[in-house]
Amino acid sequence: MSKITTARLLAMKQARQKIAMITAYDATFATLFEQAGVHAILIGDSLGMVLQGEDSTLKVTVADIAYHTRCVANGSEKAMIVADMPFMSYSNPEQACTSAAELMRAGAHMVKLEGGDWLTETVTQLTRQGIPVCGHLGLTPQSVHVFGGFKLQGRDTEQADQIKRHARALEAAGIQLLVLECVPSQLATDISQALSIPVIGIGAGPDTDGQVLVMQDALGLTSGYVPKFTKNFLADNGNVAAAIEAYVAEVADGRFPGPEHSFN
Ligand SMILES: Nc1nc(=O)c2c([nH]1)NC[C@@H]1CN(c3ccc(C(=O)N[C@@H](CCC(=O)O)C(=O)O)cc3)CN21
Ligand SMILES: CC(C)C(=O)C(=O)O
Ligand SMILES: [Mg+2]
Repeated sequence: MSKITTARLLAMKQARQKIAMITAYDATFATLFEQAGVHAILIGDSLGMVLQGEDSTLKVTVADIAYHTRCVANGSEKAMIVADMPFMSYSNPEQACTSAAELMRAGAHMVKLEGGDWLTETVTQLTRQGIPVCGHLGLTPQSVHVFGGFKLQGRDTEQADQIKRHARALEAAGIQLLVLECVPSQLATDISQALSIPVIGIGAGPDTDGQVLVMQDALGLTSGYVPKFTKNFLADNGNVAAAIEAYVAEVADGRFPGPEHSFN
């Protein structure tokens, strides 16, 4: 398979082929995951929790993400590599450009930002400088202390409409991909249909253009509380490669996520 570009992901949405994304933080897993067929690899700031053992993503730095992006990029030939911009590394357009530059130099193809229409100027600046941007709406874990926990977002009509408005504003500003986390399935369906760009869901039901999972959750390695939207693909699949092939296949044919992984 040739290199996966933003144009390819857009073509997949248009052809109703589901996009499978997963986090990875090192070369070994990056190689294995793309050989298993994942289209995009996210160097998530979830690494603050799953690698560093913190109880939120807030302590993660640009240097942390850059280090793991370099590790992933060295193990990857074809997947789209998306790097999370950490908490407070994009508080204005100039800081965002400096932070994103470090991640692109580390090997990212795209950077991901959490937040809504207040980021439109930042998205425009990054895009103008040649940096593709992925948005992230719904449960944005960097705002955990505003939300008062990792909670479902967009439950009432007013909140849902606000998320829709943010999604449209970010698309108009130039994002080429959007992650929607922990929102009711119907809201995710509406946004996926309303936008031309691909929407990748996590805890957002079956109708988005693709899915993303934290690799430790997909392999059943996460201890303590595991979010409802995750599934252990290793349990029935013998080895890591087969588990991730099953994840890609179940995303492709719509078996994952099921109602037990989604919010009404
Ligand atoms: N291992 C892991 N998996 C993740 O998906 C993940 C991380 N870490 N770290 C960064 C963020 C934090 N995330 C989380 C963490 C917890 C919930 C959670 O407990 N959700 C409840 C929803 C509760 C409600 O109904 O409001 C759930 O039951 O899934 C959701 C997202 C997603 N990200
Ligand atoms: C859960 C995904 C979307 C993420 O942002 C991360 O892994 O940090
Ligand atoms: Mg993240």
